[in-house]
Amino acid sequence: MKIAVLTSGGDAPGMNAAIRAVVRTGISNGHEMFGVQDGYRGLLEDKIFPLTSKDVSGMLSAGGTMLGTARVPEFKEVPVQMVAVDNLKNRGIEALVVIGGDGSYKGALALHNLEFQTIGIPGTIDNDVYGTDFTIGFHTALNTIVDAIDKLRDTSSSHRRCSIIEVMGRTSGDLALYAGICGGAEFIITPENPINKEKLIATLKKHNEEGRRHAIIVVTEQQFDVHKLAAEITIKSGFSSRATVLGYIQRGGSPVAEDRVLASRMGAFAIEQIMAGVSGQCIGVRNDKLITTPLDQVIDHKKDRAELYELVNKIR
Ligand SMILES: Nc1ncnc2c1ncn2[C@@H]1O[C@H](COP(=O)(O)OP(=O)(O)O)[C@@H](O)[C@H]1O
Ligand SMILES: O=P(O)(O)OC[C@H]1O[C@](O)(COP(=O)(O)O)[C@@H](O)[C@@H]1O
Ligand SMILES: [Mg+2]
Repeated sequence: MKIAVLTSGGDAPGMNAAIRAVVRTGISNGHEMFGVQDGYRGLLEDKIFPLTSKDVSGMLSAGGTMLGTARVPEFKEVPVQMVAVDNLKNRGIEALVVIGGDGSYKGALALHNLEFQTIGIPGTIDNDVYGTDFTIGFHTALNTIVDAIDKLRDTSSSHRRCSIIEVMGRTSGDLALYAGICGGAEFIITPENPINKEKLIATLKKHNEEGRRHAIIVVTEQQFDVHKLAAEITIKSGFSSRATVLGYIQRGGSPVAEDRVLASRMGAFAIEQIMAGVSGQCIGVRNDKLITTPLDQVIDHKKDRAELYELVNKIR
C-alpha cells in the first residue's frame, strides 16, 4: 500500500517524531511511504515525495516539522479538496495521515467524506483537541512557558512587580491553566475563566499593601491588551506591573520526552489503524491507552477543565 503523511496548521514540537514513527512503522509493514510538503498546500500543488527510513533519521529530537506546514484557507472548499484527492490517487496513494490540530482535522474529515482513507494525529501546542488527553507538542510548549515564568518571577520579585505573561492557545486555556498551576500564578485568565478586573485589582491592591514582592498573572492570548492591563494595574493597585508576550518561542525547540513518547506511540498506532481499514478517525491517548474517535465527534468539542480550575482555587 502507498501511504502519505503531512503536517498542517501551527508546527508543534514532536511532529517530526510522529512523522518518523509513521514512516518507519509503514516501511516495516511493507508499505511505500510518502511525505507531503507544507500540509494541504502540498496536496494541491502535488508536492509529494517518497520517504525512506533513512530520511527520518535524527528526527526524534528535532523541533518544527521536516515536511513544512501551512495554513490553506481555500481547503474548506469541496472542489479544492477534490484536487487533493486526485493528486493522491494519481500517484497510487491510498491513505493519508494528517498530523495537526482541530482545523486540520476538518480537512481530514473532508477527505474521508470524499471516500479517501484518512486518519488524524493530534499535533498542536494548544491541546485543544477533544479526542485525546494530550496533543503532541503541548508538554514541550508548557515547559517553555514554565521556564519563562520562573525567570520572570526572579526579576519581578527583585523589583517588587506584578508580571503578566501572555501565552498562546487560541480559544483554549490549557497552556495558561497548566502553566499557571506549575508556576504558582496568582491569577489565570483564559477563555474558560475570563477576567474579573475589579477582583483582580482589589486583590493586587491588598497584596501590595501586605508588602508582597511579586505577583504572576498568566493570560491566554487574544483576549485583551496585556500591556494596557499592566498600566491599569500599576495605576489602580499601586503594584508596579509589566507584561511579557511570549510569542513564537513557545512553538520551537526539541520535544520533551513526554512528547517524543506520545508522538512515537501515536504514529505507529496510526499506521496499524490504516492497515485495519480505519478512516475518518483520529488517534488519541486516554488514561494512557491509545484510542480512536470519529473525527466528526471531536471537532468543535471542548474538554472539561472544572477540576483543574477548582484546584487553582484550593492551592492559591
Ligand atoms: N472547515 C475546514 N475544512 C477543510 N479544511 C480546513 C477547515 N478548517 C481548517 N482547515 C484546514 O486546516 C488547516 C489548518 O487549520 P488551523 O486551524 O490553521 O490549524 P490547526 O490544525 O493546527 O488547528 C487550515 O489552514 C485549512 O487548510
Ligand atoms: O502561526 P500563526 O498563523 O500566527 O498562528 C498562531 C497560532 O498558532 C498556534 O501557535 C497553534 O495553533 P494551531 O495548532 O491551531 O495552528 C496558536 O497557539 C496561535 O494562536
Ligand atoms: Mg488549532
